Amino acid sequence: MGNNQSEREYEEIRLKQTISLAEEQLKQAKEAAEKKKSQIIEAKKEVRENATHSVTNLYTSDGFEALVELSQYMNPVTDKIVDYEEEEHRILLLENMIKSPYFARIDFKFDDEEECEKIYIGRSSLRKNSYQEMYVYDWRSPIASIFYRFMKGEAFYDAPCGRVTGELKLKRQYEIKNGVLKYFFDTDVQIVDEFLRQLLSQNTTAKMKAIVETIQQEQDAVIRDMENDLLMVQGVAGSGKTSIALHRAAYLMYQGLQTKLSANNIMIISPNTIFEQYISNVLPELGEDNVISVVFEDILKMLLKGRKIQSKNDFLEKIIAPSQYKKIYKDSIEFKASKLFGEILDKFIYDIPCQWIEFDDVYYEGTCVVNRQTLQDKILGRTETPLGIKLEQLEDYILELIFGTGKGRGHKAEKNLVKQEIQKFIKIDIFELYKTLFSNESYFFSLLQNNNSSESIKEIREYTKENLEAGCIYYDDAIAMLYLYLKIYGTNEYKNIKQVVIDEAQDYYPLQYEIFGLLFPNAKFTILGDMKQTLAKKEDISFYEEIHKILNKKKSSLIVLNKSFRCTNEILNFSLKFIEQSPQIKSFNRKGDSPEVFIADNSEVFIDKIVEEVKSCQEKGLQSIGLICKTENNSICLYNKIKHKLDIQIIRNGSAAELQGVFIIPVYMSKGLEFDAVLICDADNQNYYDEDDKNLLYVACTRALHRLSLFCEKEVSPLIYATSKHTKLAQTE
Ligand SMILES: Nc1ncnc2c1ncn2[C@@H]1O[C@H](COP(=O)(O)OP(=O)(O)OP(=O)(O)O)[C@@H](O)[C@H]1O
Repeated sequence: MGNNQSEREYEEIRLKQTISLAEEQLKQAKEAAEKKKSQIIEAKKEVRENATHSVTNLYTSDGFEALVELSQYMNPVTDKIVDYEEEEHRILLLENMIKSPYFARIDFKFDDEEECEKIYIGRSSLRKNSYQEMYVYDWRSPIASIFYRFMKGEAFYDAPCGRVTGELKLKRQYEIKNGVLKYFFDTDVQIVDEFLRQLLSQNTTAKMKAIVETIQQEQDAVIRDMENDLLMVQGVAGSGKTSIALHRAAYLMYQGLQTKLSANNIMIISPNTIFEQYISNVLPELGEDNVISVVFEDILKMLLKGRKIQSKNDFLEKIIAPSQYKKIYKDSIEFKASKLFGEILDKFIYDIPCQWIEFDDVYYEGTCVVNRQTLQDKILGRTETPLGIKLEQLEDYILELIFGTGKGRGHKAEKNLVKQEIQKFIKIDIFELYKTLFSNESYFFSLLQNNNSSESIKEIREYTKENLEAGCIYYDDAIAMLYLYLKIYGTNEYKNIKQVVIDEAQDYYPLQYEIFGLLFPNAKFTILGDMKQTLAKKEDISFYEEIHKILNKKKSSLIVLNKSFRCTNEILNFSLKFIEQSPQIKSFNRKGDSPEVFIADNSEVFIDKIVEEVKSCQEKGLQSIGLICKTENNSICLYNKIKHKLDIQIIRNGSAAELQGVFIIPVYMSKGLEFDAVLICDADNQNYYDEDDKNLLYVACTRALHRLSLFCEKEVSPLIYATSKHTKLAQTE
């Protein structure tokens, strides 16, 4: 990539200047950090000396004053620690800046100026202190959006003061490694695609990477959106949804500098812990703190504490594994996590005070203090307060009637006795309550009214009743119980969350979206999914309309991404045959080997072929090789047959040491991940045969970046056979 000599010289000088400015600032930052560190040590010493006095006196002198005194010493220490941490963060940014200060430049002529301004864009900003002269602009700054959105010609960006217009004269990209300018190129020579192609041709790593240098225009629109309270993204496999989600989180933090939106106010809902592990590097790479990431299952466990709940993996295993019960499992979650069931639960909650709580007259020392009717009336009034809270307030009310107000009135032991009596009717056990609903057949169907009393619902009720009576809480029941809990008690757990990002959104059911609305009442939502990558359910574009209705946000928008960056042309075309094709889906035009299907007539040949393929991938330099099976059971079976022949790990119970090397993984755990090579190892007619299996095959195939092959013993899946146009069916060996 030859560059004009004087331009090259100019860029070399500019790079040197930038690096030396960064070095100068790094030196200052290190000195400042050292100073702050000694101040903290000094301040801590002071606290120790003075606080000893306060603490030892805590019980003898006025405790409150002692505490105030202590906090007077502690607050400055805490402030200093925060300052120090900020300085450390700055040091990290500057160290990265010295290695690679920027990746792009735009020359922009503002409409009201004569001269062009050279704007250098990097992962963070650098300004010369005294003159406030910007050496490098953060990629998230308003002006940097021009780089992502425009080619040469008229351009604009939206700044806090309004729209700024001008002309984009030059767009340049750099490759700078360890402070050395490797090359640069101007994008009007149409090299940008080639640059991205090279990038996408590389092998994947155990952790997801940042993509700031090559964010595409349509991706940038999602990352920078500040208009919508609910932003939904439907994107094909590999279109960058997860990458966008994380860059958006970084952007929101940058935007939130003024509004004090920090990593603590953003939450990512991830499909599983392996995925959490996979994405954990992106934000730190962008110089940001990691945001809080949770898996829905953890929320269930946290709020329904004390009960053993079926794990999501066990549930998925059951719902996708071939079995005679598959239908009831599917029908069950579809009903219990539906909006209709949410409405049934609402009616149930409404009926609880009248029908399902037995209020008692309260007696104290032989006198009726308050009768059951008064208690019930108190609960039926003030409809805006959640039922559980109203019941808890009843306890205070009764205690007050008996012992009066003011501290210390009433003997503690006596009070406890009365409390125990009250608890009998104010304490709600969510599990027992939920069981009640399913145990009372006529009541259950009265709530359904005309909606549905089909055979399938009857079966679901019976099945659920039996499970609950046996003390089993299946995953779908836990979802419904969480909804009940939140409607009855509410929660303040996530009140501070201002932005929620939900990835793999297609796998959540309507009731889970109701739950998200209840959990995050003050949040805006970014929801990213692919309706073709569902597990054991069917979705179409109306899915997003339903989410919109449930979350009921003022401003919302749906963005569709149709370009896949992950797979080669051949892999994407092969994968698309498993889903109803949308003609708009495109790949990033990267070429590779055609996927192959191997059919073996005995187990030995089958395993040998897989081992041969793994070795061949390794010889080609492919680093992460995923052997995908439909279920955990199939994975274990394969692992036992192959572990003596290969250095291989199995991913079970959502745990993985490193997503590098060769491993076996069930398809539902591979969601969101990617591997250099994918081997689908149970592509037979016993495993993949129905409509749901098509989606699973689509998910499994689209995990591959460079190479895909499918293996089966004996009978190949009819779904694969039907798409075998592009595959070579190897002769049985
Ligand atoms: N603009 C881009 N520049 C470089 N790489 C990109 C870009 N967009 C996406 N990629 C790469 O494409 C791959 C797929 O991205 P990502 O995992 O975010 O897609 P996805 O839509 O979440 O996929 P899926 O739904 O299949 O899990 C990743 O390797 C990512 O780094």
